[in-house]
Amino acid sequence: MTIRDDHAVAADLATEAGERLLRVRDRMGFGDPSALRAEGDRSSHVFLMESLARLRPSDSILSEEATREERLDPRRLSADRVWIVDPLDGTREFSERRAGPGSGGLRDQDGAEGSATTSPAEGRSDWAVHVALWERGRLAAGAVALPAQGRTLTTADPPKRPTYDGGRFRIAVSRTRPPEFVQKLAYLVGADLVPIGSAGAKISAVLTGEVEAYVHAGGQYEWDSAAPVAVALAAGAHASRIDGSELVYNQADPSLPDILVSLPELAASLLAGIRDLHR
Ligand SMILES: Nc1ncnc2c1ncn2[C@@H]1O[C@H](COP(=O)(O)O)[C@@H](OP(=O)(O)O)[C@H]1O
Ligand SMILES: [Mg+2]
Repeated sequence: MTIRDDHAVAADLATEAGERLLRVRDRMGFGDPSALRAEGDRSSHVFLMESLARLRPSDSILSEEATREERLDPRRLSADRVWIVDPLDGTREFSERRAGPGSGGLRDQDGAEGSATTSPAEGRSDWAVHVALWERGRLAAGAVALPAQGRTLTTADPPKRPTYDGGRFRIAVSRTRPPEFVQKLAYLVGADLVPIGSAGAKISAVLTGEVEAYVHAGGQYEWDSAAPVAVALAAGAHASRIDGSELVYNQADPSLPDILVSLPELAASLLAGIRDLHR
C-alpha cells in the first residue's frame, strides 16, 4: 500500500482486516467459538497496528485490543492525530453460525429467511472492522468494513443516505444488551425493534436503509462508535449522545456509554421520547 489520503487508508485497512477475518473464520470453523473470537480479535489487532505503524508512523492509536497501559498512554491525549480502531466489533456474532430456517426461537435480522446477507461460511454477517481517524478534536476519516456482507462504508465515498417518508419505522438495538427503555420508546414513537449485533453493523444498517435508527445505552467505548459515526456524519445522518449532546472522542477515559444514530428527520422525536422516558 502506498501513502494515500486518510480516507483511503481507513477504507483499505478496514477492508483488508475484514478479508483476513473471513479467512480466519473459514479456516477455524465454528467448533470452538471462544478460540475463534480470541484469534479474530488478536490477528485483526496485530494487522491494524502493524499497518498503521508503517503507513502513519507519527500518529497515535487507540484500539480495543490494546493493553491497559497502551490505552492509558498520555501521549495519545496530547497527539494531534489518533486512529481509533475496533479490530472486530461484534466479536460474539463473528463466532456464531447464522440461524437457519426452521431453527426456532426468536429470529433477529441475521437469522431471517431470505436475508441477503448470508456469509460464505454460513456464519452471521453482523460484525465489522472499524478504523477511524480523530484529528484535533473531530473525526476526520473513517471506514466500517462489513466483510460478511461484502461491503465497506467509508468517508472516502459516503453512502447516499436514505430518506424517511413518515410512518412506522425501525430501531436497531443490541441483541444481548438492549437499553431497558427501548420497548417503551418504540411504543412511544411508533417503531419496531430490530436486534442486530455490532455497533458498526447497526449504524451501517441506518445508512443502508435496513433500519432508520440505532439506540444504545448502558455501556460502550469510543472504538465501538468512532468509525461508524464518522461515516454516518459524512452521510448527513444524526449522531449524538442520547441526551442530544455531542459524541466526544479521544478522552482519557474511553467510555462512551450511550448513542443515538438516526436519519435526521427522526432525531428530534427520538430525543424527545428518550427525554420523556427519563423524566
Ligand atoms: N453494556 C455494555 N458495556 C460495554 N460494552 C458494550 C455494552 N453493550 C455493548 N457493548 C459493546 O458494543 C459493541 C456492540 O454491542 P452489541 O452487539 O451488543 O450492540 C460490542 O463491541 P465488541 O464486539 O467489539 O466487544 C460490545 O462489547
Ligand atoms: Mg466493539
